[in-house]
Amino acid sequence: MFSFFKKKKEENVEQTEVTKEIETLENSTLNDEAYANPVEIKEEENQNLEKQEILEEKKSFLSRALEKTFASIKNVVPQKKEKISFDDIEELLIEADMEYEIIEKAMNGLPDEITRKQLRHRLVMLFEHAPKVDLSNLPKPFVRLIIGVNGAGKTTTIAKLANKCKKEGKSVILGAGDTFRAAAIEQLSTWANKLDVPIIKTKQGHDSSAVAFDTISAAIARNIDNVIIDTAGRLQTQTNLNNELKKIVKVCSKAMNDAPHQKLMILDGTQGNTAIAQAKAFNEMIGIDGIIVTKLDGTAKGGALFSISNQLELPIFYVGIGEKQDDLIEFSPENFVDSLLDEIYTPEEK
Ligand SMILES: Nc1nc2c(ncn2[C@@H]2O[C@H](COP(=O)(O)OP(=O)(O)OP(=O)(O)O)[C@@H](O)[C@H]2O)c(=O)[nH]1
Repeated sequence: MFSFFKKKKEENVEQTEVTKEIETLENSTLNDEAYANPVEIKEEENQNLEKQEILEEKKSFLSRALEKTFASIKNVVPQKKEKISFDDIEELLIEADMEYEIIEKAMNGLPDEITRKQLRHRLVMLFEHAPKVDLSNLPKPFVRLIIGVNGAGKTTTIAKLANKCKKEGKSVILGAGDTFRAAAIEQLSTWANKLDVPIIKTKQGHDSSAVAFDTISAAIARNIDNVIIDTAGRLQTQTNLNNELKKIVKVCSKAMNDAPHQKLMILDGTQGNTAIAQAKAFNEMIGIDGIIVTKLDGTAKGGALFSISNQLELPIFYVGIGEKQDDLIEFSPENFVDSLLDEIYTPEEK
């Protein structure tokens, strides 16, 4: 009996010591955290959470914009699966308007039943020929020249880019370089008004390279961060207009060394693969630095983005997903491929 009490007492002592040890440990962890500055840790956690939320938001925007493309691929694979047959993948990529040549390239050597991981790797690889663009340390002003065929969405995209600059706290000035049509000058002026950004313009029929020169000069004089210059819509076959384009590029470099820093081609996403021929011709003519694909929301041809980037070996910087100023999202091959795969594959086990 006595020894029983003794044992109980010993156990209690042991327990108390363990408890003490835990308490000390807990305190020391707390202290460590205190040294590591809990406020900073919390901030870091919040930032990570914010980044994750932004990523999810971008993905959901993209998914909404790709609804028509998804509808057509779901005709082929109505149910989400863990593995999908080679033939079904091939068919759904054709449905999404990916060029057959690119499909063959992407699928070469894949097994009869394809996992999400296998397909993801191949699809992301299709974007890898495009050069990576470093957007840190941009020159001031950073000059972008916007080109494309009639109605591709140049003016609307300029407004979206200007809006994005403003949201990032950067100043921007627009150049109404489409002097071919009075309506184009008006349309860009209306956007400039709405967004409350300055614009340099001239009368219809006047020299558009002069507008480009004046816009860059104004930006330098006013210490403005960004210049975005509109140009008239043109076909790759219109020699006169294309000579004018070459002149605009040359005159930009007279206003500022190395300008334009980016010659951006606006491609109408609803045209799918036909847009590639246009971009190729313009690329040979003046050298294109990147692509913006518009009207992704209005097409089932989202798969053309694979061919556009792969064939042109150019980066897609943004995609337009509507007519409003906020309807522009940065393009990420990974997000794009994941959005597509989310529609047809069951979630991967972690
Ligand atoms: N749904 C949708 N419509 C768009 C998008 N981008 C542009 N548009 C619409 O496409 C039409 C043509 O756009 P604009 O910006 O005028 O095209 P543009 O290339 O400047 O045309 P031109 O001045 O004639 O050469 C307009 O009705 C725009 O609202 C987009 O991402 N999604």
